[in-house]
Amino acid sequence: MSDRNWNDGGREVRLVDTTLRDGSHAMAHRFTEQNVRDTVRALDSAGVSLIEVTHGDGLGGSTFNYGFSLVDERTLIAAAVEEAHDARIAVLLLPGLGTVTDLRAAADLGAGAVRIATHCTEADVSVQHFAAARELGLETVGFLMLSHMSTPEALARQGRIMVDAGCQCVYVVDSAGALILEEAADRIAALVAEFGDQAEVGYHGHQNLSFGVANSVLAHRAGARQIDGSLVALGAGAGNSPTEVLAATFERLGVGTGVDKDVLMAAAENVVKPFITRLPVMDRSSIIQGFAGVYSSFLLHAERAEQRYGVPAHEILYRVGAARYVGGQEDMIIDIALEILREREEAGAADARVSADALSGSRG
Ligand SMILES: CC[C@H](O)CC(=O)C(=O)O
Ligand SMILES: [Mn+2]
Repeated sequence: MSDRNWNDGGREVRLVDTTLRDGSHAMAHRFTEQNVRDTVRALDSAGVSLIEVTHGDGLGGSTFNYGFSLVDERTLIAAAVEEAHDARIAVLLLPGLGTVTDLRAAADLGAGAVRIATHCTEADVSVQHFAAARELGLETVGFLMLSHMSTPEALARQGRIMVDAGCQCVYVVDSAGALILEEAADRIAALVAEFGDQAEVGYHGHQNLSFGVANSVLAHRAGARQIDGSLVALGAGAGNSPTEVLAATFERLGVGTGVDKDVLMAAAENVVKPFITRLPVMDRSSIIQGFAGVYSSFLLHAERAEQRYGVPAHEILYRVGAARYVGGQEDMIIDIALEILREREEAGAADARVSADALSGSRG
């Protein structure tokens, strides 16, 4: 029997909103307390039952490597809990960055769920965190990040580790927005087959190749019960599947989500859009992220490296994809920028030598 501990209220699929967590990447972690209060109030009134609020990289993510938060995440979590009447507030935790102590503090503030994220081949690092979360009485979700890097079978084996550790719903997380249609559906189907009714399966998409919503529909058809979105797509890379579009699409398909699409569209337009500092777009850099399989949250890091070293972000991201970097290797983006710079200087020096030789030959 599944030990799901959320009330589905007759929903066929649960839309989970991550505007205030994945969107933190796109906002360079600059959410204000007012942004959080207004967004949670709007999502809650639209009937969204799980709202994620944390630094983009999860509890403890406010660091030099990932970027400092404008407002302490505990203040933001407490504000979100205060505003949510029906919804549950979830936090993200990446083992090694966030600790069990951080998790206890979030639970004390009133968070009711934790989403524990690991690289898709490293579920074993989450075991103690799931145990702690269950002891705290939290709803538990597992995030297998960069899922495109694993086969469906390998992903199912990793999901099994999470479920055995106490995870109630395992997500196929398309961190790079790289999965195309059946590549997403096959991964969902493998997890559904592995867990039976022992746990649910979820899908988290990014729009880098524009498949977030289409993949979500196929994920639901393959058995996913929880689907992530962000208002106005606010999220890393080209953003997430827009929550308001997911709501409208599932309604058109006659799939019950329990949310009010009109309230969500108003929230996207009137609450979230006005505070967005950088709208998520499918531009050269984010398309390359989807194409080359790059962690979406690397986008701003690559753009900063472009500004600092004068090396185009999309070129950096291409190489990040070829090197198969995973989350936590943000600082190595600078190594790649310096490598490209060095190659350019060497090529420039070689060109200068050729010209000088040609000149002296013609005088010769
Ligand atoms: C750094 C955590 C990451 O943003 C989690 C996530 O949403 C993803 O991998 O897509
Ligand atoms: Mn994401």
